[in-house]
Amino acid sequence: MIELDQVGRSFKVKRDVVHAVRDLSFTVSAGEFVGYLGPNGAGKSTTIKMLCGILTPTTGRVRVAGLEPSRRRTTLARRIGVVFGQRTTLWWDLPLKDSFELIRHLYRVERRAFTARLAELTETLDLGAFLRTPVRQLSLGQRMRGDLAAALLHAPDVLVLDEPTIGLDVVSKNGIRAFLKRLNAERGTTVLLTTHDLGDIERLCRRVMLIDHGRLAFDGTLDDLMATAPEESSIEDVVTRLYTGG
Ligand SMILES: Nc1ncnc2c1ncn2[C@@H]1O[C@H](COP(=O)(O)OP(=O)(O)OP(=O)(O)O)[C@@H](O)[C@H]1O
Repeated sequence: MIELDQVGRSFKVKRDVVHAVRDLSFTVSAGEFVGYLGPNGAGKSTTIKMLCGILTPTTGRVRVAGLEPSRRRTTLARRIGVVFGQRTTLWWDLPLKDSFELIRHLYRVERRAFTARLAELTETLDLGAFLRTPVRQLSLGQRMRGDLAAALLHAPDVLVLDEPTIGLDVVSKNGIRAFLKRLNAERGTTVLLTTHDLGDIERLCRRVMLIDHGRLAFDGTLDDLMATAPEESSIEDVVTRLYTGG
């Protein structure tokens, strides 16, 4: 479903070149739920932007759902959903429901399918109480649930999440985690999750990929990851060791 083959992406900054991603290769199969970890500046967002076609790789090859994202962005948009936790894709001054209606038009979702999907998402994400509230008046937790619904209205095969639980209280986080778990288990949606919250990883991801300085530093199951450290280590200990090269 997601394939990266020797992908690199660099940026020119004045006279310097920043290598955000280097020689990155991995495959995520349909139905997997994969955590994508790495310290600040490791190259996670750059990878995600290449997956949705916002950025073109400098070298190598990216495929999502068999498509080259930077060339087939519009076609790919129908197959992929993306949530950037730090930025909303909703219309700030519009009621949530109107944002969804605009998205229906943008993605050309057929009316009947849209109504059924929205009813299901309203129930599972508990949106009913604030569907008519302008997005700017929503709490962060409500807005994040709205953003998740917006990313899923067109029933994508792949969901890419960049810090979807950032700033949320423990109850909101658990609600979103339960929703994502069900989405993956029941609909088979492939999920790539970037987060600094290791609780998200522990509760959701069987497989973890860790990127550091733009390179893949670990790719395996959560159990394999834990086995890289002495017994009794917490996931925080394990990840700290990997981030600090210990
Ligand atoms: N548009 C850009 N121009 C120049 N440098 C960039 C650009 N985008 C990213 N970078 C650099 O590329 C590197 C990787 O950044 P990226 O945002 O992918 O990291 P990240 O793993 O998502 O970090 P964080 O966890 O802090 O969000 C950093 O050194 C960053 O400064």
